[in-house]
Amino acid sequence: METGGSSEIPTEPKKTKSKTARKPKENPLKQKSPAEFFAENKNIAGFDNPGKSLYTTVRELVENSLDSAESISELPEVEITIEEIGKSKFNSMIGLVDRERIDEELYDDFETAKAREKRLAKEARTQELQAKNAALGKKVKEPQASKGMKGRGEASFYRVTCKDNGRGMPHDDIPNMFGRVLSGTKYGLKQTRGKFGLGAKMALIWSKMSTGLPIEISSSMKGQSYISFCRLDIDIHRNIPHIHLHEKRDNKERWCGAEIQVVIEGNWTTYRSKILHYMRQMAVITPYAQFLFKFVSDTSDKNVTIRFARRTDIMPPVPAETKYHPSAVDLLLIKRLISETSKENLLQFLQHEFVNIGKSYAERLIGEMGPDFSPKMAVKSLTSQQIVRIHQLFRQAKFDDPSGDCLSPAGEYNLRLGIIKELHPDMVATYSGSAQVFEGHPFMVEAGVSIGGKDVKQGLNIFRFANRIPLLFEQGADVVTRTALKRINWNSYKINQAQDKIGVFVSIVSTKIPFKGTGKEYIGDDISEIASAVKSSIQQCCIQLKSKIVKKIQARVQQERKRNLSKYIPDATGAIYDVLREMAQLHASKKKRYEDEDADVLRKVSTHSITKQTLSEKLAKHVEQVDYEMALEYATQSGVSEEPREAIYLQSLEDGKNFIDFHSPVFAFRLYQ
Ligand SMILES: Nc1ncnc2c1ncn2[C@@H]1O[C@H](COP(=O)(O)OP(=O)(O)OP(=O)(O)O)[C@@H](O)[C@H]1O
Repeated sequence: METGGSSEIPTEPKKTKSKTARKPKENPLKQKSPAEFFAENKNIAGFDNPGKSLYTTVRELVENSLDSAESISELPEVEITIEEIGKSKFNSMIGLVDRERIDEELYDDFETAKAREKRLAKEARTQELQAKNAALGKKVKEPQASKGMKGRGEASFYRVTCKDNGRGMPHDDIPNMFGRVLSGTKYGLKQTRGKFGLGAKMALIWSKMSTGLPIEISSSMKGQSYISFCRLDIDIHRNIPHIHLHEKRDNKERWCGAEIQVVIEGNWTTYRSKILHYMRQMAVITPYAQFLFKFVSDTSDKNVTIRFARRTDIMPPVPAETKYHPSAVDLLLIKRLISETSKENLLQFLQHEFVNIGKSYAERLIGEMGPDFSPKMAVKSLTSQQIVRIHQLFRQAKFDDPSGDCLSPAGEYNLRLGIIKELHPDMVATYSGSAQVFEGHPFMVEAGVSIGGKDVKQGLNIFRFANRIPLLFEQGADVVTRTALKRINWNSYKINQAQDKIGVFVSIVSTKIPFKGTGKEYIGDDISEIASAVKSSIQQCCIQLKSKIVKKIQARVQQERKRNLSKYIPDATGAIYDVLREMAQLHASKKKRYEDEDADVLRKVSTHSITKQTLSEKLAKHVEQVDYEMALEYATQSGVSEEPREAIYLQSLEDGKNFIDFHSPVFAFRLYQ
């Protein structure tokens, strides 16, 4: 704002002929490497701040370990350790001499003695309140690190180590796997947790940005007599690995797997609960894995050790690599497939490089392409126009949907196991949908809905999983949350959305999960195929629950009726007995005559063989009998016939196996010979 100016409406700005008038500056053309791009935009990969970066580093390493063990059908064993590194230790690690502060006022967190006193008093009050709440069993909010303190505070450093029993990595590939952004082995069409070839490199980029320290990788593959050891960082500008040490070491114990270690800045205090939540939910959706989680600190009272034991040794089938569906390809992809194919002619190419194109269908498609196409023509000789024609036909022609055979859903059994373990509900229903398709990629949705349970809040408690990864952030925008909140009429299933404790578990698997962003935090609500599959899976669970809830309500009504009837027995018998006694007196005094059965009853009243007590007993027995008959009638009418029957599958006894698995959607038995 100008000072001393008038309040008049400003006129056109004067064109000053100043010497300092700026000429629009031409921006020179620059290029950026992918590593530079992600270093500058690390939030899109889940590295928003130190706390979140610690969380994302843990999950990227854990997910790589699980992918790796599962790829060789090994029951995963993953050890994850976060070791807190104090400032002095960190400085000595990097060879920096600790320096005392001299000019205190220079520092951002400087506070006067008075301000410090005030802050400490406030902190003490908060702590006292928290202790009180904890004693009363109320939920205690996690204390926020240095909240009351002015300034950015000291950085905290952590060594994150993740060890697994997976496939390991080929010695020569390790530098590129960890030191070149957008390189990985999971780019094909296969259901894997990893996809982008980014996660481990982001952990390294963050370590380079925050501590300057390299990443260390030890790995050995099955049967290898050596352990590959590699210490490297990344040349951000060139996006290439910068190797410090890469050598083969003795593998006396014939260890097989990988161990990754990285030192980063983080914030355990603020992300502790998220990290533990993530581990717990990962254990829920991966009950066949064993996790050992450790947090190690200098102050041992902060230490945490949690072992998530394996609860089943039945693994979902290993996801299979599949081929593209014709409706899922674009021009670029067709060109790439043509350049990479080993097939010579167009017919073989169509038949073998895509799913759902058989030989005769390929011939029909070629016939439809026009006169300049023939089955025998060399596929590599196709012109750009001809490729466009193929693409156009792919978009218009009818193809069967891809099958879900290549997918590996968690399975209703695992989902149910997880829900029961996590929530201890009163009721649970699970449902596994059949494979569906979105943009040519098969996907499957499984859901579980539970009612009641331990430590479950009232209302909706949503748990989301994608390709068996727990999703903990961006809940509000996710397709599962939106569907559960807005598109399910809970009332119509006799579920009270506000008051019941409802657990909603949804697991989506696909060869391509349409995550929003590379951080894999949520699936948008804009893909109608996925949104409607999520809705119908939740509804299917609700339908199962409704019949259970209705039965419960009916049982309660019946119990209440019995209770009500029983309540009136003393009054009713009292009244009847009084009337009978009066009648008996009239009969005895001959004031009124009663005949036959009536006279017989009145005589029994007079001789006390019918008393108030006997009447009451008879009536109670009758109520009991009526209630039993009604319950029986109800069970024969609805109970048995409504209970869903579930198929059990028997697996063949393959060579080398001495057990047979019985699989049902809700349980599995393993019988040993
Ligand atoms: N623990 C491990 N065991 C075996 N191979 C591993 C391990 N960790 C990483 N790799 C290899 O390194 C590659 C790169 O891993 P990175 O985490 O960068 O990407 P990604 O897992 O492929 O994809 P995303 O970025 O989606 O996680 C992986 O594709 C895998 O081949």
